[in-house]
Amino acid sequence: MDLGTQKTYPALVSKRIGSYDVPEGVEVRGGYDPEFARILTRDALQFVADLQREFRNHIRYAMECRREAKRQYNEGASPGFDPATLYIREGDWTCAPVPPAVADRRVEITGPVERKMIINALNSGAKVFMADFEDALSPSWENLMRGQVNLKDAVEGTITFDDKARNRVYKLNDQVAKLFVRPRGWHLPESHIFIDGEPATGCLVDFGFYFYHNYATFRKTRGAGFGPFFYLPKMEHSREAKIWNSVFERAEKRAGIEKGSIRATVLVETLPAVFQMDEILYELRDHSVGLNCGRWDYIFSYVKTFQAHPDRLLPDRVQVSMAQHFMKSYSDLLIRTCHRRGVHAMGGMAAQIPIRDDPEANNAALELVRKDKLREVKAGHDGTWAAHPGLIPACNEVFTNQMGGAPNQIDTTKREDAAGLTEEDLLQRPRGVRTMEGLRLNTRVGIQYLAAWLTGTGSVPLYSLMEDAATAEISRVQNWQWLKYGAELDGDGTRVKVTPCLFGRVVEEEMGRIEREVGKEKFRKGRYNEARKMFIRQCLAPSLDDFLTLDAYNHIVVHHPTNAPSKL
Ligand SMILES: CC(=O)SCCNC(=O)CCNC(=O)[C@H](O)C(C)(C)COP(=O)(O)OP(=O)(O)OC[C@H]1O[C@@H](n2cnc3c(N)ncnc32)[C@H](O)[C@@H]1OP(=O)(O)O
Ligand SMILES: O=CC(=O)O
Ligand SMILES: [Mg+2]
Repeated sequence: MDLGTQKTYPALVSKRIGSYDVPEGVEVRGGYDPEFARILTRDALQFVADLQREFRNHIRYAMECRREAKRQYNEGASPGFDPATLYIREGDWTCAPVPPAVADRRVEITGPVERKMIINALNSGAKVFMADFEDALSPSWENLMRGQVNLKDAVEGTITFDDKARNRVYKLNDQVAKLFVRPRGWHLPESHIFIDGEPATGCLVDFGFYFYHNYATFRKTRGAGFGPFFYLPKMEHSREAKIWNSVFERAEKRAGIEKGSIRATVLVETLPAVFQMDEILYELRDHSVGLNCGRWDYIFSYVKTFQAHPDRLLPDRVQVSMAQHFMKSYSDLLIRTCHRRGVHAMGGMAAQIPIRDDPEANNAALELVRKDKLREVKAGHDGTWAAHPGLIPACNEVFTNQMGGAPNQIDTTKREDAAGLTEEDLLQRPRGVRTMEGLRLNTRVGIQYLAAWLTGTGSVPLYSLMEDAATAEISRVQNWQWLKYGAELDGDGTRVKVTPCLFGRVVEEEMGRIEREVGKEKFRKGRYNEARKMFIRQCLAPSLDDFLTLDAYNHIVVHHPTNAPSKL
């Protein structure tokens, strides 16, 4: 995306009720709120602006390299191990020792930076809570700034939430999970903050404000001298990890804290990154606490990377499980790589969530989660993700049964057998069939997710599964791929080809089903039609959009003192 050409809605003048005190070259175009002014202080804005100025050319170059790699994949190349960095892969080095505060990460809960959910997650009994500015959050100005306020209150221990309707006040327990924060990916702009006439980089805004306001309290009260802790998403190459490492060093220096205080786990969730795991850890070796299998974005990335390879069409989304050889190989190599370098190999997210009104279906869902977690712990993962507090006891039990009293398996499960995994293993074509129901489900889920995202909700329960930006991406790119290459729906006996005409019919029928399911009133008030148009455009685009959320972001940017057509 051209950072200088962010679209906004036409201006409607509204009354200005206050303004932020900004340093030279910084413009805050997001609405004023006295609560947000606690975050958007002059000094904090200066800190973010300094990061932006120091790293913007590095980021621009990294994004150019992504475009160049895409060009090569589109001309028939495949990602693979880089011969130039063989010395790193074969070298005998380790990452800095794991801080004691995060040695045991057997269950990590994730969720958006919403006030009530933050309290629930920190109180949930999980070892870690990953507070998400990324896949689980729609990055409206309101959500982002409110999220920063919520995290500041959480780190200070003062966070409360008054649920008046239920007459319940939420507050923190004495024992809470360790907090990790996931900023957005490198590709997303923050169009409510301009620095030297350009939108800021989204992840530097998320990282910068959180670090600036919380590092001192966090280290004193939560990190036992370490921290803050982060998760880093969607990287494609170690040069991007190198930028993060420099950002961390810069922040540590500015704060006057020891190098290596900040720690981060990198999500390996793009296909190119699986060939860069050693290199990523190497760049971050003073700041690393491991890697995580971000399996949903990884599947999305498989389609994206091979968008010009019609011989690599995916089967139905539900069939691309961890049992596929390329997925199993990815998890095995990640464990081997992390344990060889002395850090955690975290498992990923099972998409099942509790099903409240159907005990039988609920048991079946829980069983699937258990099975998935058992696979992870037996393979050697040191911990896993849970999408919902109701899943924590099962995940905990599975990991504890296998690991006993040990906090992790870093030294006990080396997985040397995975050393021989090849490019072929990691790229092996997924097996399975495509069905009309697959096309319908992608469409139904994709449109409903987008409609929720446009109204400010970034993770939603749909058909008893957790859906977020990563899982929704799979629906979008799978439809795009099937349409682009006229895939045959061969799994249900229909043997029809996916064409724009068939897709148009499916969209209309699924819109009817959505309206029946959510009810006329919610449907009328929601942004379903806008989501439908957006989804159709993206699925039929001649060349694949890089990210669902880049296009959709243009629809949620609201500049002050202008108002968007619909308020978030
Ligand atoms: C691919 C990836 O990147 S995965 C990581 C990103 N995705 C996520 O983090 C998804 C996290 N999960 C969620 O957002 C939610 O669980 C959803 C949207 C899937 C379902 O949420 P809901 O429909 O609200 O669930 P439900 O009604 O069962 O919630 C029951 C209670 O659990 C709480 N809860 C549910 N999920 C979470 C969570 N992840 N963290 C904290 N609390 C939670 C709810 O706030 C609610 O609390 P209350 O009883 O005090 O009101
Ligand atoms: O971020 C996690 C994923 O699976 O994607
Ligand atoms: Mg992801």
